[in-house]
Amino acid sequence: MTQATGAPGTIEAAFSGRIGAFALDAAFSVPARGVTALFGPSGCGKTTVLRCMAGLTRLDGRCLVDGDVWQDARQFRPAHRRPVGYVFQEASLFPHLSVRRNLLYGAPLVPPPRSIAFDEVVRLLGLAHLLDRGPHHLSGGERQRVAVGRALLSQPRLLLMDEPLSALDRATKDEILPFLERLHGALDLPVLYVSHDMAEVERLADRLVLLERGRVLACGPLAALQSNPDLPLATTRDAAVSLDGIVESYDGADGLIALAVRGARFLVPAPPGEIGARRRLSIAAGDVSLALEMPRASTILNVVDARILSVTALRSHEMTLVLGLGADGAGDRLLARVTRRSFVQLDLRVGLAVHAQVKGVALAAAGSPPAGVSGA
Ligand SMILES: Nc1ncnc2c1ncn2[C@@H]1O[C@H](COP(=O)(O)OP(=O)(O)OP(=O)(O)O)[C@@H](O)[C@H]1O
Repeated sequence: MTQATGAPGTIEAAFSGRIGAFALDAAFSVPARGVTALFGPSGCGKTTVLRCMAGLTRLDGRCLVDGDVWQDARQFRPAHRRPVGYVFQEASLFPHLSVRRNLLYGAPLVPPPRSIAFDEVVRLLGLAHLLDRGPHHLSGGERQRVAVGRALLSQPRLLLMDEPLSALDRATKDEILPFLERLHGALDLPVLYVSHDMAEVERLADRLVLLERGRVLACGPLAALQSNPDLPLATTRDAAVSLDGIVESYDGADGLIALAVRGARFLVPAPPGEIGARRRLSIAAGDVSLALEMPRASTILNVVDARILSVTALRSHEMTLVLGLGADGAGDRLLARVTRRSFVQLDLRVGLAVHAQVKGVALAAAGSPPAGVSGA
């Protein structure tokens, strides 16, 4: 178990105990900034951990947020005294109050220093044109945006989001995700985000706490866990790795941006990107094939140098390879899925320099919210 020290700048949590037949024994320590996703299969304990953090469920353990003790062996701060914003699966807005009054419900009368301003929340979540409406006249996505806004205006020091998009259909999720991405960029507020949807996690999260059957399997930066062959993420059928890159150039004629990651440069179909802006790529293991010689003529745009760092047999006919980008293999990690036959025929092995042909490269994050609803 991680030893809690209560260091400023970190969130340290360790909870153990039983709820009915379920046993939780989960400990993790993450920076008190950015978005940390609690990820794992249904029933692994994600919501229980979040409820323990909020003080809504009481199990033995510790909870220290940015140097502040919320729970340890001697004390347990009750839920109403913990500065958390909690966003649930279903937005539970007050039906008789307007959006404006829902947003302000729970906001402190005297905002603390460095508080999140009403106008800022309205702008970030695109709520300006909805302020005088009642919740019955909102779409599911709009209701959830109001719920997020209300949580932010309670001036939390930690935002807890429990599958906030899971009750929404795909199109509505896609509509709301850019707003959440924008919040992440604009606000200096740590977020613990529960999800079992990796596509959502790839768009929003900086790091992962990976849970399985009430225990923490691993905790760390998203890409590091995705590319760790000892963890289940790397061996699922749709295994993929997220890479954070910097926009180097934009080719308007072909609609491609050049994105530099550690050890490689990828051309990605994307709208114009500001030079120097950060963008996240997602590359599926199944979209990466290997060649020992540089292909001379191919429709594949992205062929990058890499080295094989590890090899894991997956099923009887398939292998998962972890690649290090760059001629020396010291750059970012990538996963490649190859057949056992090709693996043997090419005599692939750890340490070998290869050319990784990447068939599908997509931006994990779309960037800006839909036009016309910015609320500006
Ligand atoms: N009040 C309760 N009484 C008994 N068992 C409970 C209670 N609350 C949760 N559990 C059990 O604890 C386990 C963990 O539940 P939890 O909701 O934390 O999982 P989860 O990972 O968030 O799942 P999901 O992704 O499906 O929401 C489950 O097996 C659940 O049935």
